[in-house]
Amino acid sequence: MWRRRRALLLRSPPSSSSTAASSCQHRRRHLLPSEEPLAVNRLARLFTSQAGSDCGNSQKPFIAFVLGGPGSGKGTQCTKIASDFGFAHLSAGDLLRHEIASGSEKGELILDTIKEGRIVPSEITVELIRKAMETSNANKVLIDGFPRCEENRIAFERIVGREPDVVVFFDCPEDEMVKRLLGRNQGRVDDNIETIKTRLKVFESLNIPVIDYYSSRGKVRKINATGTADEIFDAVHKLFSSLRF
Ligand SMILES: Nc1ncnc2c1ncn2[C@@H]1O[C@H](COP(=O)(O)OP(=O)(O)OP(=O)(O)O)[C@@H](O)[C@H]1O
Ligand SMILES: Nc1ccn([C@@H]2O[C@H](COP(=O)(O)O)[C@@H](O)[C@H]2O)c(=O)n1
Ligand SMILES: [Mg+2]
Repeated sequence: MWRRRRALLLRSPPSSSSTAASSCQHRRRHLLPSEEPLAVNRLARLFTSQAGSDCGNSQKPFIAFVLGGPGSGKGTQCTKIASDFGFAHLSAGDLLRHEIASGSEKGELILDTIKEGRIVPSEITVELIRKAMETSNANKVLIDGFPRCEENRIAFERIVGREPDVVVFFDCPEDEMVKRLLGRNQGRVDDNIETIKTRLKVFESLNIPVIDYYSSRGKVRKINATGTADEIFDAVHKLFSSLRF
């Protein structure tokens, strides 16, 4: 399934004008050319001021990135992993939604981006994750829905100063993901068919390359995300029982 998606990608790479391809370059689409160096400098400052931070935990936490398409069941499975294996569950999407709800000045940009199904600038998301890791001070952390693109990945590795220990990939067919999202009924602004189409394109064009990257580094554990949540968790349970953390 994963290989088929990659083959499709190779056959028709997204054009530079495609909506999905420009998502990780959100600032580039919205900034005036004269503002661009400012954004780059801001990111560079963030990298240099916090590079190598251990997020407040003197023992390095075990980090699992949890990836998969929209509606593949990341959140559902993370809740079960957290409960059975004592992991802290940090969902990048939830942290961003919480930032919107807090009324912060970045909220409007985040809301617009989520409504469009695109990717929020990495400096915002990584900073929220870094703070949440610091606050939780956990020694085992699930980071759900992150990194969504290469920019996310690079920002995390530079700011937090390390790679994840493992990357869990929930592999689910698109029609099943669409069915689940349309049935989720939690009032999410991005659970409508137009935004879902963009989220699927963004997943294929920006997130699959991140999974490929970690796969080439031997970090990816792929889980078949079809079947009931309990059936899927059987496989997840086996995987986590085999990990050393
Ligand atoms: N195995 C499953 N079978 C059927 N429905 C499921 C299954 N796993 C989760 N769901 C339901 O599908 C919806 C999406 O699941 P969930 O929120 O866990 O996905 P997600 O990958 O976190 O999605 P998103 O990327 O949008 O946050 C929810 O309503 C959830 O209850
Ligand atoms: N690393 C991330 C994670 C999420 N987003 C934005 O939030 C939306 C919802 O995320 P879920 O994981 O809850 O589905 C997502 O579509 C993005 O707009 C992000 O930008 N970066
Ligand atoms: Mg989720």
